[in-house]
Amino acid sequence: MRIVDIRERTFPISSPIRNAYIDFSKMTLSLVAVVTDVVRDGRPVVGYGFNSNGRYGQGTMMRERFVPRVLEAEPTSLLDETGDNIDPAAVWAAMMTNEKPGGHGERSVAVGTIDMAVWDAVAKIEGKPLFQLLAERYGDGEPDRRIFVYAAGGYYYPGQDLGALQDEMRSYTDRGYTVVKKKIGGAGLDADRRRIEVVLDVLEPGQRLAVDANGRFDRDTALAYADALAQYDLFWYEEPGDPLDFELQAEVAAAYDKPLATGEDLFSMQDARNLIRYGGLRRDKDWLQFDCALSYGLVEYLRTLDMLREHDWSPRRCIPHGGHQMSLNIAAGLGLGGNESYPDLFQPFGGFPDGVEVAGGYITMPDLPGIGFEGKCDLYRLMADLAG
Ligand SMILES: O=C([O-])CC(=O)C(=O)O
Ligand SMILES: [Mg+2]
Repeated sequence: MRIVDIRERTFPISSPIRNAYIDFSKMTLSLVAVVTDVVRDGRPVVGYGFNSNGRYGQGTMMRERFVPRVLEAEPTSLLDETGDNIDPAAVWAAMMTNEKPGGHGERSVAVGTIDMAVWDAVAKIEGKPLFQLLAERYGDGEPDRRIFVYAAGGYYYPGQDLGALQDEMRSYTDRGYTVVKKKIGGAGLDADRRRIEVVLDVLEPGQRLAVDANGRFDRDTALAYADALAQYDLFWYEEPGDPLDFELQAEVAAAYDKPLATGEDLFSMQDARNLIRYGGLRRDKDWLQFDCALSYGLVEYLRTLDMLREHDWSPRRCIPHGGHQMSLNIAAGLGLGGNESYPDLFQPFGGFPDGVEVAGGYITMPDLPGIGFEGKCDLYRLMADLAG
């Protein structure tokens, strides 16, 4: 067997929303199809992947470096020991040929997107859901199909008033979510406190709010927010300062004894390790949001999980950023603490297979081969069109 083609196309996922750092008016992503010559149900197996919101399409890097390296590799060098399936780690190594360490930039997004498509193909060739394959290969064999998901939204957008913010949050809890997230840092502290309080007003007992500063704050502002936020029973305070400022993160952790979350903008095992070493995070209460679709894919995420274990961190502390089905599979197969979800944003890419409902803050993974994209009609239409 062999990979016969890798196709990619950039799609808009633009909207008028903004967080504390960027607006999404020109946001795009890359969709990738890895075409194999393996035939299942009379058709060639094709694996699909796309990158998470926030980092734009990666077509140039894919076309110039990563796709040619895979297609030019000796086909058998990309296979596992059975010779009947792709070895994702071998494809990863081919992509990373002649890439220096460090300075990860955004090549990790390009590689992570292709890696997602490779895993989708591998699980489809085995005829299993990816979460099942992961539980068998790397876990205890038994996936946990029930996954905690939270609703991310609460962006700033033109014309929004507090009533609209309350309606948005209520629409998430009406759909079965128990944790909702909103942005902070895009307005002043007083305005943000008002926004937090009106959201807390519409939450019922057992429902919680998380807040996300998107790395906007300097040290003093991060600490001033920590002080103000401590009075609320927040699910977490996310990304207070620059993602690579581990000292700031540690200072916030020392000042704020409630849960923190960060990691979506750390793109390698080594950066994640620096966070664990120097970020002052607490293994019993804080949350890690590394997103494989931005950070060299699942081949690298497996290394990150090994690193966490070496530092006595449980995979349960991971709730990845990004709201995609790849992380749902990793959560179910490898025992993560849950996954992000954007109920109304970044469609048709994010979300769950059709018919999957949130109940009491959890979804249950259906039985679909691969990552499960074929179960989401609007998304699969784009994918099938790319595969041709
Ligand atoms: O607004 C964004 O860039 C997305 C984000 O931080 C999140 O989902 O946590
Ligand atoms: Mg975030």
